[in-house]
Amino acid sequence: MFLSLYFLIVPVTARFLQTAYIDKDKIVHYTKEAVMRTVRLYHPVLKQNQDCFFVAFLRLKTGSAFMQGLFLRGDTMYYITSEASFDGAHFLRNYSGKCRNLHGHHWLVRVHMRSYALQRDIQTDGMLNDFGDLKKTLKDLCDYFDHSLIYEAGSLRKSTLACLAAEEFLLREVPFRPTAENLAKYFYDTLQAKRSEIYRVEVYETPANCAAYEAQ
Ligand SMILES: Nc1nc2c(c(=O)[nH]1)N=C([C@H](O)[C@H](O)COP(=O)(O)OP(=O)(O)OP(=O)(O)O)CN2
Repeated sequence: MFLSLYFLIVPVTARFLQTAYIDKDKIVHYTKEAVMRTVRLYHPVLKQNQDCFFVAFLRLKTGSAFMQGLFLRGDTMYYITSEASFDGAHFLRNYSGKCRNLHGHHWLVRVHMRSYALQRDIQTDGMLNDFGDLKKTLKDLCDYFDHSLIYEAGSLRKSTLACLAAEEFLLREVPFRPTAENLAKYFYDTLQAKRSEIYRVEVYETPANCAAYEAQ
């Protein structure tokens, strides 16, 4: 009873003190200071050397922004953005207009991340996510499409695909009509599975035309 009260009171109070952090494995740690401030608040006679006990038990796995928000919500958040681009051709099946023709774009993909807390690793201390790491993850995905023909599954005859393949053209089939909106969702879903702090992806077909997909 006494212990369960602690496990309820300490995280809730630490949340309001906003002195917790999340490590690279998405585990929330309540800092020694936060825990001890809370412990002293509720049990002023506890000695300093007992803090390890509480710190060890106050580790919560937080894979989602929801969990982070639940335990770390404050007035402020950190945001970072990174972008990469690729050249790719596409066409819109059943579109009445010039975009039904095979044509190319210099696609720009911009990724946004947010978090209530920063990392505390030696390498990534003070970072939401290492720019280098985010840049590489995004570049790998852009490279997959670079200088390819992005086409919707079923939108080209088998014989056409065979001819294009025989010419050794790079073909990238997608299970959706390759609009900027659908590509933004594709990039979001693929990247979000790797980095849960990603909440928005923008895809520019041209410098003037942009579609975005965002978590609500
Ligand atoms: N909401 C969307 N509308 C359109 C998309 C799309 O992905 N989402 N895509 C297209 C075509 O792919 C087309 O290439 C882009 O449209 P458009 O503005 O006509 O192209 P340009 O900017 O190159 O136009 P110019 O006037 O030739 O400069 C259509 N719509």
